[in-house]
Amino acid sequence: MLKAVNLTKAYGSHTALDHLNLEIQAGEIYCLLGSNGAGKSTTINLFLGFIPATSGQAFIDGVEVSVNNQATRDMVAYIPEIVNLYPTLSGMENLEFFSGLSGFQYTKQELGRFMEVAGLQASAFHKRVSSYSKGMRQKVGIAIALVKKAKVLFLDEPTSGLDPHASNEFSEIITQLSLQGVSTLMATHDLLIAKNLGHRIGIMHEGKLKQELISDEVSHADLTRIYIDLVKEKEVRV
Ligand SMILES: Nc1ncnc2c1ncn2[C@@H]1O[C@H](COP(=O)(O)OP(=O)(O)OP(=O)(O)O)[C@@H](O)[C@H]1O
Repeated sequence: MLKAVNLTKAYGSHTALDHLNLEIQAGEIYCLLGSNGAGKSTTINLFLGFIPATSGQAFIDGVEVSVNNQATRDMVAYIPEIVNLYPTLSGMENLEFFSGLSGFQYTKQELGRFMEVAGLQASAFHKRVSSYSKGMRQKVGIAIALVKKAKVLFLDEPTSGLDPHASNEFSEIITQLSLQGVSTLMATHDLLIAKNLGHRIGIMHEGKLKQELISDEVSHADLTRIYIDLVKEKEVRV
């Protein structure tokens, strides 16, 4: 569903992403770990077509992002740390607006059903987004992904700053979507979420994908050790 072939992004002499090769299957949840500046957001931005690659290719469901960015954007949804919504509109009005932008028309009842699946309480549907918590905004973000029938979710640090309950609820929804065949690429600093939610984990460092792990095959303690050892390489060299 997602494929990167020698995907590279350079800013002048600085290589933010260095020959990334990655494949993510339908329904797979892949978590990218890495310290600040490792290249996680760059990877997501390249798949979204927000920035052009210096070399290499990114594909979504076989379509090359740089060749047909409209087609690839139609297949995906992006949920950043803070979901960007219109604060003076209600959650429902935002959902209605974004589903219209994606070319889908739904009844209010259908939109309400998407909100429920995304985990938003019905009592919040018609409240202004300016009064929403971060977790509630993310639920609207998920509802937007549902209305556009996204095949792929890109999540950039979605659980940072969420309380444990909200973070757990978020993980459950992503797991449900994965069971329906939705692929997820998630950048996170949270090793526990990566271990518990991800099927596979990629550890990045200084623009390179250094190691890939299968979550079920690694304990949280081992993951922590492997991660720290990789990140420490930098300190030893400096
Ligand atoms: N527009 C830009 N111009 C120059 N350098 C950039 C630009 N965007 C990102 N970079 C650099 O690319 C590298 C990778 O950044 P990126 O945002 O992908 O890291 P990250 O792993 O997502 O980090 P974080 O965990 O802090 O979000 C960093 O060194 C960053 O400074």
